[in-house]
Amino acid sequence: MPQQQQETQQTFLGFDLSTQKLKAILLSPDLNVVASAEVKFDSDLPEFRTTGGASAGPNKFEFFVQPVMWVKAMDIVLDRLVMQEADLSTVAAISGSAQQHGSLYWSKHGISALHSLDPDKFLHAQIDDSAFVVNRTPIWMDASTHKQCFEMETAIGGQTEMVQMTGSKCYARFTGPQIRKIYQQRTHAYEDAQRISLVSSFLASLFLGDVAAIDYADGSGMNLLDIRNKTWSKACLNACAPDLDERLGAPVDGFAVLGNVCDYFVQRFCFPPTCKVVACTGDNPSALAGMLVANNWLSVSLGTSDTLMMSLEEPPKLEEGHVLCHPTETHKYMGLLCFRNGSLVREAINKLEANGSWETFNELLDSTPRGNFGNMALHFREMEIIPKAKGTLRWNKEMQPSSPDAAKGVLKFSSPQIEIRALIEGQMLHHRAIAEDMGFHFGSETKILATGGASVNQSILQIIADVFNAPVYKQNESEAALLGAAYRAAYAYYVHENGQTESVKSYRDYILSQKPNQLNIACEPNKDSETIYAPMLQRYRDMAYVLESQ
Ligand SMILES: Nc1ncnc2c1ncn2[C@@H]1O[C@H](COP(=O)(O)OP(=O)(O)O)[C@@H](O)[C@H]1O
Ligand SMILES: O=C(CO)[C@@H](O)[C@H](O)COP(=O)(O)O
Repeated sequence: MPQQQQETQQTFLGFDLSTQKLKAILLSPDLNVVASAEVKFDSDLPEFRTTGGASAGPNKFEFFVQPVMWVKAMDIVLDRLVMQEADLSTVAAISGSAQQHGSLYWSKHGISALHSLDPDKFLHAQIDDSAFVVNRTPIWMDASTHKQCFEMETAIGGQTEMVQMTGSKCYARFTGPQIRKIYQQRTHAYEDAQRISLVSSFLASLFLGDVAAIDYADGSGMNLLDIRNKTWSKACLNACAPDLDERLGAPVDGFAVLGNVCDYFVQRFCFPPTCKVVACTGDNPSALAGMLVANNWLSVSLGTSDTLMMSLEEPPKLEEGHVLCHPTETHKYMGLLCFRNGSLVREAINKLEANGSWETFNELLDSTPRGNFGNMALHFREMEIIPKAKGTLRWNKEMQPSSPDAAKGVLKFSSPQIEIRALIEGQMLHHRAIAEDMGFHFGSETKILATGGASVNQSILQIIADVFNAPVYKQNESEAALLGAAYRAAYAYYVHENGQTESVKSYRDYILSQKPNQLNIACEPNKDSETIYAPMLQRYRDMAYVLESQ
């Protein structure tokens, strides 16, 4: 076949297995979207009875998913791609992104099922409950491991040592403390677990037909990886659970080609047998990869969680927040802040105050002035990550830290529009205050790039622009994590085909040489925004202090 014809037929497939959905995107050789599909867990797979993609566990702060739900979603999303006439015989490489921190515990039977997938059957008929020794697998929303966090930090010499080694102090949702909890509370299951995957490496495993390696960036969300040497830290492994390194396997670079797609996909979906499976990564690192922005940008993802991301030359010493290995630049790092009470809280208030209509929600939001007449609210419905606080607090303009009712605040504001503005301004002031505490300075050069489900909401973006006093941009596609997955597949394939020579372009240069990154301005901050919001940052701190002390 002439080379040009062969090249025009090479497409790249990306997946994003995030909290609420499994999404897929097929990109043409010049990286434009050819087909896309998604499966929403709550509505497409009601038999798993999830709310917002997860279920609450029997004990306080526990959240889980049945892994077979994700397998079933993969069966459906592939069928949906085929129904759109996506030609999967052209896929040169696949990669994926997934919600971070969740862990899956493979049984012996599960691994042999992976090795011998029968193309006549659905995946979920083969990778079923018996493929895992833990059927209610903990995900990032789980905040039940404070005891294990304390034990791990103590064992390696303290919180500072943990930050220095892994980029984060121990967080309850991080995989290391979660594995330790399984080891302590379900010792037999831990002993029977042949391998442990992150959600991202589980995704790669399905395509590989074998347990896939964990990549450095997502591995940084475990409190187990030495982020400078990019190896598992022996001290952290020992502090977590016995014989853990053999269960995790060696971590790999995010552009690692793990192998060819397994025969199941060749037979059932006509993938070429040479199709490469590239390491999958976490959804936040993948979003940074999909955004392709320079250092002075703050990336904001409004998915189920709200996250802030930035590229870092060196890992700063942080008390809070996370430093991860950079997903696309070998010697760099990424900073990450994750806020638990994001879209699900906005959705709940939308239901209460605007009958679930985003249009009404925005009309109400836009009908109130910046600063909301001094009314402000914090809605930490679930235990927030930073600060570790739970509860709802509403303050009107009279309320001061010394007020007799400051701890209780007011029960309700006088109108839906005030409620809605108080929620969104409170959320964004919270995010800005924590980012500043982490050392991020918002100057005249700062620009924000927004992505994720809620980034389609112009009124919310305007409040972000005003609170951060920076212009907010969007890409043409609103799902940077998904885009990043397919871009990473394309780049890894390019490097694989061209060898690691000096003439090989960097990730960013390669992707931009194929397709310009179109950034569209969504909102400019209003001129008076800093005068209004700078004093409200202190008010946020006073309110957060009240919730933290309760
Ligand atoms: N118009 C909108 N305004 C605000 N939020 C929205 C809007 N449309 C969708 N969302 C929010 O987007 C969230 C899902 O975002 P998404 O990025 O798909 O999540 P995830 O990747 O975590 O599964 C939903 O919880 C929903 O509240
Ligand atoms: O815990 C984190 C990051 O540390 C979360 O951001 C998860 O990675 C879930 O992502 P979304 O589904 O909200 O995008």
